[in-house]
Amino acid sequence: MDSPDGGTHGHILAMVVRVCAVTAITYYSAKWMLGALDPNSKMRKKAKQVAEQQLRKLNSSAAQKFRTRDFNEHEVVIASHLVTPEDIDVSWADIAGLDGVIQELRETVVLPVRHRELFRRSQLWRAPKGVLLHGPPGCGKTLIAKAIAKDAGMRFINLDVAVLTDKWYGESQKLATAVFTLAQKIQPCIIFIDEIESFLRMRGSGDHEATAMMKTQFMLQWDGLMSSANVCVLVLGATNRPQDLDKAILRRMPAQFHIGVPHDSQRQAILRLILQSEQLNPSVNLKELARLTPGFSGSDLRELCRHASMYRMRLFMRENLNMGEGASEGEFQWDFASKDQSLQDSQQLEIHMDDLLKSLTVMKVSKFQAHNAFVEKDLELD
Ligand SMILES: Nc1ncnc2c1ncn2[C@@H]1O[C@H](COP(=O)(O)OP(=O)(O)OP(=O)(O)O)[C@@H](O)[C@H]1O
Repeated sequence: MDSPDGGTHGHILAMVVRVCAVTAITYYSAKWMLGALDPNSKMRKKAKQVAEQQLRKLNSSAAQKFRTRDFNEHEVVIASHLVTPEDIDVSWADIAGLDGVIQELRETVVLPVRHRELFRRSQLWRAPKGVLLHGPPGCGKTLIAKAIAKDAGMRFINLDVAVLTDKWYGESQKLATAVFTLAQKIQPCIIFIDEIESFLRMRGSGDHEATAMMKTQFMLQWDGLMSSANVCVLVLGATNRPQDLDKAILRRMPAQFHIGVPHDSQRQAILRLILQSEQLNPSVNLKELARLTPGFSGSDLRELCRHASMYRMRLFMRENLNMGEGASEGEFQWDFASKDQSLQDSQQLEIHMDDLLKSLTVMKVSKFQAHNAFVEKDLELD
């Protein structure tokens, strides 16, 4: 028979177990619900994974080893936008026609970073903490930003402004701070802000209160950077609309470079670079093509060559694979093994001057139509 004492103890024990179980279930349910309700939790998880991957890459090449726990949760979100110099796929050799600007940028920014010890001897020699690249779209600003980071061996934070405008009040300010604290931890580092005018345009009454506070925080952090002599962090901005930038921002970017629409000989150099590994027919005259393309950006020239090359490829397919009307894909497979010829060697794939001229006509028409649509839209708005 059980003693009355034994029964009471049993009851108490069962009660304690029940209370513990209910507490544990409540705790984990609440945690799960909070996680499910927080729209940022998934983003943070993903950011953490990417950041860990990036830090591993950083560790494989750097003497200093970084661990995820060295960074707070906001720095981890920013670290997911980190690019190591080894991963940057652009070097100066990929940029044509901009030798003068490149020379100046190398002397102003790259050398003081690469030879920090030497350049520390004078305050006046140090690399600027803010550099602005301005000019029309498609003329090489992003290419230049990446090539600077690669040449100077700097880590590159490609700042996605959308990440900073987090809708949870207060987070934006913490993320703005994290951009700078992370950059300092992993220096030498470039904070690259493309279309900087859309982020830091004239601060005005139109700004939401949280956005205005985030911008103020960003500026405060930037000021802190300017006053720390031994910190090797550079804010590099790119814009098509420098006139929209606040004067206070322009002051923080003392080094400014205009990357304009390429002129005749620059276009020729860009065309040569784009077509350097393509098969060209002797009819191709790059000087003439450059003469015929005033107002074209580097990006337009690339598109022009792509169209011409695709046109040639389609012609080749039609002639060799007999892909006529009603042909099904399977019937006309190109059998490399049975042909004594490879695609690479085929003269039929050579780009002709005619292909480039045809492509030019098509592009001029579509540019003209786009311009007209733009003007019509403007008139409608008036
Ligand atoms: N000087 C150049 N030399 C070689 N390629 C160029 C040059 N300028 C532009 N390009 C080509 O145009 C593409 C777009 O250039 P990029 O993104 O650097 O322009 P951007 O000035 O940053 O434009 P956006 O203001 O629209 O961001 C490049 O990927 C490259 O293919």
